[in-house]
Parts: sequence; structure tokens; C-alpha cells
Amino acid sequence: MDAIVKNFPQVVESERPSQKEAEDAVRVLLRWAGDDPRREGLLDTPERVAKAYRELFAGYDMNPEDVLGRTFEEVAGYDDIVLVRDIPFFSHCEHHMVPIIGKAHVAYLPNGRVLGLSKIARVVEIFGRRLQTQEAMTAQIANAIDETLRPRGVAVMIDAEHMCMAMRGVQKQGSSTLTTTFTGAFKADPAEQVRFMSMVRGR
Ligand SMILES: Nc1nc2c(ncn2[C@@H]2O[C@H](COP(=O)(O)OP(=O)(O)OP(=O)(O)O)[C@@H](O)[C@H]2O)c(=O)[nH]1
Ligand SMILES: [Zn+2]
Repeated sequence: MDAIVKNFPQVVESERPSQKEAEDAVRVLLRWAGDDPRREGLLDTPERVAKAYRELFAGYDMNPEDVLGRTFEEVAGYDDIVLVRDIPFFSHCEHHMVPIIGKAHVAYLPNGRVLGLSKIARVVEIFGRRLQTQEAMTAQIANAIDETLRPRGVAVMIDAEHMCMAMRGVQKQGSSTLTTTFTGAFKADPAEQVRFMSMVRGR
């Protein structure tokens, strides 16, 4: 799990700002945007935003190892692809802190043990609820499953729209970005990659 921890230096708990400091920071941003935090409609907004941030960034307080630790072996020798596709997620880009909205497709080739299917979606949640680049998020999901389950291979594809490209800056709505990470047999064997792609695309 070293790679995952290294990719995400997290705030030391003792250095985490207080709720009051977070609310004050929101008041500064409200003034920066041009509004008056003292007007009635905005009085409770800093408190709501601080609370919303704890929810939107809850992934910093979650460890993928806790989720991936529970596995099952009684699967009648099943050893072919397990694919969970179209897992919706919201994340935030680390450059602008605005949403990334997309879907993740996650597959692995079991090596005697399988994961609870919901745990795959939970891992997507853990990494989604942090500040991200799409590339890092794709690699982190694949590496977390690879390092804890030790399957024969992992394939992850993320298809997402970046609001920092749609709502601001270059303002291109509707474009999507695709990223993939392959490990093990998926990395070594292009035929396995093709199988993954066609299962993701197949309807
Ligand atoms: N590779 C990658 N780039 C991202 C991601 N999310 C946002 N970006 C890009 O990060 C870049 C930051 O570029 P900068 O020039 O530093 O910032 P900026 O002036 O706000 O850039 P513009 O968005 O072009 O206005 C932009 O090109 C974004 O599109 C991501 O997940 N992966
Ligand atoms: Zn951005």
C-alpha cells in the first residue's frame, strides 16, 4: 500500500484546521466572489460548506485496505474476468477544485480469491472523494486492488467530464476524457485488454 500512501500525503490530524477556521476561509471566498457573507441568505453558508467539504472529501479519512481486506474463496474455481462497469462517481480536480463527473469500469482476473462487488465501487468512492487528476485516480484504483487482492491482473478505465474545462477556461462542454491502467495479465496480454474493452463497450 506504500505507493498509495506516497501518492496521497494527507494532512497530519493535529494540523487540520478547526471548523471555525474553515468557516472563516469560506467567508473570505464569498467576499472574493463579490458577495457579502453578512447578508441573511449567506449567514449559515460557511457552516454548510465546511460540512459539505467533509462529505465531498471524505475519502481522505478512508483507507482502501479496510474495504479490500474482506475476500471470498468459495467461487467454484471461477477464475475469469470480473468486471463492474458504469460505476458513477464525482470527484474534484486538484487544479481548480471543481467537479469531475464520470464513470469507472473496474475489472480483475481472480487468483483464487474474489472481492465483494460493492467493495469495488467503494474503492472508487474513496479515491473519488479526494482532490484528483483523472490519471492518478485511475492508477490508484488499479494499484489498491492489485496490492491488496493480488489478482492475476487489474484493468481500470475512467470516462469523465471535467467541469474546469466545461464551466470555465476553454469552456468545452460535453468532451470526455478516457484513461486506463492495466496491471498483470491485462498489461502483458493485449488480447486481455481487448476483451476488457469489448466487455465495457458491449451492451
Ligand atoms: N492531465 C490532467 N489535467 C487536468 C485534469 N483536470 C484538469 N486538468 C488540467 O490542468 C491544467 C491546468 O493548467 P494551468 O495552465 O495551470 O491552469 P489554467 O490557467 O486554469 O488552465 P486552463 O484550464 O487552460 O484555463 C488544465 O489544462 C486543465 O484542463 C486531470 O485530471 N488530468
Ligand atoms: Zn481543473
